[in-house]
Amino acid sequence: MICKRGKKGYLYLEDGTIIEGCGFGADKTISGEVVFTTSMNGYPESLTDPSYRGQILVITHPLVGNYGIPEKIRENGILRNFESEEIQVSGLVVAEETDPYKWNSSKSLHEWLKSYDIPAISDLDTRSLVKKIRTYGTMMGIISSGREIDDPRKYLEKKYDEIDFTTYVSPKSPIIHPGKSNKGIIVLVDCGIKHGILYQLYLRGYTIVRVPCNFSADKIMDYSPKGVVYGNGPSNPNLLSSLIKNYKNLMEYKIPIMGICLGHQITAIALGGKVKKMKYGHRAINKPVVDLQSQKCYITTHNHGYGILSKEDVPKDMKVWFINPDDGTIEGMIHEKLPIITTQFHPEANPGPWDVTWVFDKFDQVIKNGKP
Ligand SMILES: NC(=O)CC[C@H](N)C(=O)O
Repeated sequence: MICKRGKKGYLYLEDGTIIEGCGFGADKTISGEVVFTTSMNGYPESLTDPSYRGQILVITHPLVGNYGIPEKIRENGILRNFESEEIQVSGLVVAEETDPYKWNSSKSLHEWLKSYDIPAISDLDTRSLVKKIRTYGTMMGIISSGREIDDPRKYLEKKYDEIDFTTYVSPKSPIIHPGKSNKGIIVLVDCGIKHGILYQLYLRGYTIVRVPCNFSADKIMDYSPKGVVYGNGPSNPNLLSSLIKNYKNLMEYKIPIMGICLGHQITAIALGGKVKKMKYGHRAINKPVVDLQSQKCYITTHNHGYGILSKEDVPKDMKVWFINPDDGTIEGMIHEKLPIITTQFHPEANPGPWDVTWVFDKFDQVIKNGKP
């Protein structure tokens, strides 16, 4: 095989499979949970989504890199074309890595990965790899770009499910994004949030205070917020016991809460529901969800490996709001009495489509009315 960057690359799976391809990005060997996304575009946003911490991402779309990587664009300190400041995936796997042809590309995917020390491999059969993951479930793996290794097991770290990755992506102290109007404060519990969430809250006029993942309920309430948003983030939600404890304490204040992705899962656990590991998760920008109130189907962005998998696992005080019609996963909930709403999918919808950003307007209403 002739490799464009003059180096080979390897993916070793937990079950002993060795896949050879070409290396690009950084020369490095690292372990991670191997997951796949069926998104056909939006790789700058996906690769910077902090919920991908600790994971090796396989993109099923065959050509990746065509439109390169743009310069960062910001509004009020909020990134508009990336989901966080840096690349978050541990490694990247694509069928074909291409050079960019686009007016606003400032660098190639290869150069960008290299600048963040992230290894990647290309020129392998991603279809058979994804079939394997779909058949046997998500596995741990090791990606090695530019180097062959004798004993891959040496590099295998703890299982993804056993590590709290939020400590790597949550801010150490509060960060404030002043609002456009004096509509009040929303506290955003930041366990690795996507900037798209910040932007949707900013568009609705709120001042946003991003607080560390382990911030206590009392400290959150010191800001006298109008509402609290629990955002997305990496890790097995069942590990995050202090976050769950703080959530329970916050509920005592009966403050409006919106849970997104990890926030939806934390809401479920705090209220006595069950969140379990999925076989291979939902990662895409074209997943359907049905709103059970209107019976409308929306196309949405997802990135989750855990979920509320059946109605029996929904907490008794919550009613189901959205479901995924493909596999029945619970995709959103509304509290029967308290002002709490959640979605498992991403209503900020980055990289898109924006069909469900109205969920933020719904939260605005919940704040105004003080009830769900
Ligand atoms: N995007 C997220 O918030 C992901 C939540 C959780 N880490 C999961 O994989 O299910």
